[in-house]
Amino acid sequence: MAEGAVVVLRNIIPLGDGDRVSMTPALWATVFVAAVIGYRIMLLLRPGRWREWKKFPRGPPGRPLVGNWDVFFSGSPRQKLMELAKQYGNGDIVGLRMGFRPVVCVCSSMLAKELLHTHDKIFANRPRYDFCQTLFYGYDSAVIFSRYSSHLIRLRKLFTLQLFTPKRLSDLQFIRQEEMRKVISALHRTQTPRLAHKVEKIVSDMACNITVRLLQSRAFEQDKCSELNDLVRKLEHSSIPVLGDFIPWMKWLYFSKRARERRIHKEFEDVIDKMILDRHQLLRRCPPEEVPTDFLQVLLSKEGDENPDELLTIEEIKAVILDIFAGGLHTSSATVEWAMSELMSNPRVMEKLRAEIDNVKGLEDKSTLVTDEDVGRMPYLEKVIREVFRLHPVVPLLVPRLSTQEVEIAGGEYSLPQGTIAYVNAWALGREERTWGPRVSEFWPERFQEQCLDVKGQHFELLPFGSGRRMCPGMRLGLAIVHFTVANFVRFFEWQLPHGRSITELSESVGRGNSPSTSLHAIPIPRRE
Ligand code: HEM
Repeated sequence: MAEGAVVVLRNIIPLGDGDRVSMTPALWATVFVAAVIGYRIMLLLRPGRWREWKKFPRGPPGRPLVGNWDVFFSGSPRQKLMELAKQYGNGDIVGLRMGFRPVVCVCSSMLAKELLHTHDKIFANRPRYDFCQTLFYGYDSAVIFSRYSSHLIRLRKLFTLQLFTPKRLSDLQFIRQEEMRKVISALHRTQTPRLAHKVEKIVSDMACNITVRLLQSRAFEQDKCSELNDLVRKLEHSSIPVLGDFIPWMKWLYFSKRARERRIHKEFEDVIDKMILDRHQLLRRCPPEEVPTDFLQVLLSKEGDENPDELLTIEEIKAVILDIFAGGLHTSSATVEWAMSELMSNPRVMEKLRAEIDNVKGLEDKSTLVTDEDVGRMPYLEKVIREVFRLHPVVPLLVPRLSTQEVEIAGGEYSLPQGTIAYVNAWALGREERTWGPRVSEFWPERFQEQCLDVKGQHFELLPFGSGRRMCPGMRLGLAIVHFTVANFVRFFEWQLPHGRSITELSESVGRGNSPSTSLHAIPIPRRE
């Protein structure tokens, strides 16, 4: 190889007199890069590959080597991708390239259904990114970024059939109620002087307390939840792919990112280890019937399970706990923040919702909380929350999928090669005029009187929790927290903006998450003492 390279170089580069070529490190690097690029181009141009790419959805030309990397790191990828789909794919789809990998983003309900329903099995995998190995517990232990396997199916069943069953969530409703009471009392205490509160922080701390109590039956000591929330934010910021995930020889550039990820992982592991250690000590002290049958106990009972199909290693148990923190905390709090922002900018909707809540709870009853049972009797609240999810899905591009074989979609118009990374733009689905009519950007819950669409993954026009084999397994808990929190915030407080502030136009923060660009600060004025 080296001899050949020298001969080739001799013909291309004037090397001067003499027979000896001194291969400096720079020259070696050039030869190496040229060889890798040449090899990849050969692969792409193989006859089979060419056939696959001929029907690949159209998109903007990519830059050499990095492809369309800039699209995903532009201010608002969800919006950019929607515009590109309109420009190149009839509003349905856009085809891109990241490094050497084919990527598509689907922006219409018709194609979302094809990917997540018709070809769900083919798209049930996740792309393999290096941060899964360092931040999470690898590509095979946990849920969110894991490969689709029998192990993953088992873990997902654990979520839906054992941890988040309707019965368990209903039996444990008292935890949400106690935490909500604490929040209401704390907000009442801050009335003189009247202070503005950061709504997202109140809710994310409350969601953390609820989640921790669901897991281990007791709350963390003070401030620990704020620390955990900060840690989850760091985890979210680091859970992004880098060029090295698409161009393998660039991996070494990211050694400092990997080191930062390992530090974040270690901090999480310390929190989880402490929870497990405390439980082991409790098990040693107390008779088994006195140990709570909470999520942690359900998970730890799998460690020594005699049935090999149920058995989990301690690493896998920790990975599931990390998934619960990573998937559950900020999604619920960001949704509540959007709901409160929309209600405050739409006083008509706020008043109509409050009238419904007062009507269900009665005006005499001044102190009891809105419960899950009450929520079931509030159709307008349901419409308000659906409208929030339509306009502001907090995971706007869902979590990417990876195809395991070549597949044709849109009646054979497009062909996606094996190994295509597929995004579904839930944000764009909520703005499809074909579904929602011309008033797509208006916050108008009444639209759901005519549109019988819900958010549970069966209607591909509205997918805040995804759909199919990889749909969010924490949806029941997420929905319970969002409905319950919004209803009680509206019941107990009038919400005002601090003096001189206004919500003129709600805009999203840049990047791939989705929360308001300016955090909502609001003053809660008690409606009942
Ligand atoms: C409002 C609240 C929530 C929203 C909007 C939300 C949204 C999502 C979305 C869009 C996905 C990707 C689905 C797909 O690829 O099709 C997802 C996956 C996931 N969510 Fe949620 N989520 C919420 C709450 C929760 C909660 C409370 C938990 C757990 C405690 C949770 C745990 C997970 C997990 C483990 C996954 C990965 C599933 C898989 O890859 O198989 N989520 N979520």
